[in-house]
Amino acid sequence: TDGNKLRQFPSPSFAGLSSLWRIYKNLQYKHYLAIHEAHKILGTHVRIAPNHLSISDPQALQDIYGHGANFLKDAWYDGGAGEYRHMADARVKAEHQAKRKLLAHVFAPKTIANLEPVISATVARLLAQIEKAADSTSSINMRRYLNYFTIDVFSSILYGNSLGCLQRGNDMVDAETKDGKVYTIPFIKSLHDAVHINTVLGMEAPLLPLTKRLFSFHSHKKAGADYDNIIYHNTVRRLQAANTDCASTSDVFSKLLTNNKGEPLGLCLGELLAEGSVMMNAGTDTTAAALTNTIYLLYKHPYVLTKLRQELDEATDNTTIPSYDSLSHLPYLRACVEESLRLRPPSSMGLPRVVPPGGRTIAGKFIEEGTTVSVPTYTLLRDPVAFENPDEYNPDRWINGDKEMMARAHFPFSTGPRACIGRNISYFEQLVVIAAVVKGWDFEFVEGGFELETIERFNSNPGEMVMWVRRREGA
Ligand code: HEM
Repeated sequence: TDGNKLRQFPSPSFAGLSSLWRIYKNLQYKHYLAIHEAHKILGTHVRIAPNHLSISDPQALQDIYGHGANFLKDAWYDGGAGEYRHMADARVKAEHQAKRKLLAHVFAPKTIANLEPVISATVARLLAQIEKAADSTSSINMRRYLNYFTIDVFSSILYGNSLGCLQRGNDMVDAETKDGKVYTIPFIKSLHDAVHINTVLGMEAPLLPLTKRLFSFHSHKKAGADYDNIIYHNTVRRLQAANTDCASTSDVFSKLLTNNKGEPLGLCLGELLAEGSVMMNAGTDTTAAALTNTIYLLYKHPYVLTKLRQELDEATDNTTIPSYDSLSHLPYLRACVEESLRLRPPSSMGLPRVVPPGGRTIAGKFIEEGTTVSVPTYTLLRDPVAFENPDEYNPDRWINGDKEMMARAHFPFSTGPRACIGRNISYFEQLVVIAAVVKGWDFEFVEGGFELETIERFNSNPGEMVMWVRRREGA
């Protein structure tokens, strides 16, 4: 094809010849690391597939993702797209804007204060399970329980009905086929398997019409159907509730049914399913990773933990679940969370965009139209110029460091018109959970010298994290 235009740029191994290099790295769950190593050796502009340039430079963030840049999402997003597009995989600008406008106000900082009761009640259920583990001196897999937490929170926010994972202590939830057969299936594995195969197949997007059919019998595609059936079940139930008038009018789903004047929006079932699907995905998996990573880093760094506890003990009273208001202005708590998002970004993979007609200069180099470009999130978040000793977990850098310089390279939620719509909710969840857990509980990794694994499918999912827990002395 026209891949020759990228010949001037260096590439690792055979990446310039075939996307099989990326696909292979992704199948090993370590795509982000392979790209990171490549940038270390080859510099800022690296060709990671025949028509894909990865650019690790703060300027490239604005050039590619910034407001006004007008780079559209790449065909990679077709890999996971169903019959109807949702907010995250809509590639046409006008279509995306219409979807985003529908929900933007729901996720604004002002409105999310309304979510406090749901979030607090779910934190209480999380703490009850931690307490149970402490009392019975059994270990607890915090990675799983933090994921149950985000699933319960988001199903409550979206459907007005918690999927109840925390109370059951598992993620077995109801799914439903289009002909009404209800069955039970694990939420997390269904989502992870589906995301992984879609990520891989999207990396050779021109072949999607073929590979989507070829792999339709693959177990991971079946998992995708299970995940869709979970969404279908909850959507149908929620619609039934709407018809009998006993539904909540404050959940996010209600905002997809009517506008603020109560007039129907007329979305069809396929569109309701698509938006529910992306929210139960993006709204649960990333925040679960962020929470797990932060708990891991805090209990790995006793000095940081002690300092955070000092701040929390001074600023909050002895209620078990601190209010968001009492936490939102605490600089060190926020720094601990920010530094975790930097060091172990839940979304590490460069997000692919297409260079618009006419070509563009990106971070000082002219790139021809039609080229796929991305900024490697993991790599830029470890930029040694922006972040001194970038491999260190050092929350203090967010207090004493060069904030302006760091802000130019810090983008765990992406940036510009396609940046994360859920970041305020996510910070809300993270601050309250981290504060409540750290205040009350001492943890110890069951395995000596434990290192938390990163398993990158699309998101960077943390591996299992099994811990002993005791009530904190004096708490
Ligand atoms: C720590 C937690 C989170 C991280 C690190 C994160 C990260 C991201 C990133 C990097 C993007 C850009 C994706 C792309 O360009 O393809 C994104 C988009 C998105 N996120 Fe999040 N996210 C988080 C939490 C959430 C939550 C709680 C929600 C719940 C609603 C959410 C919903 C979305 C949606 C709908 C988009 C697509 C936005 C658009 O294209 O307009 N995310 N997120």
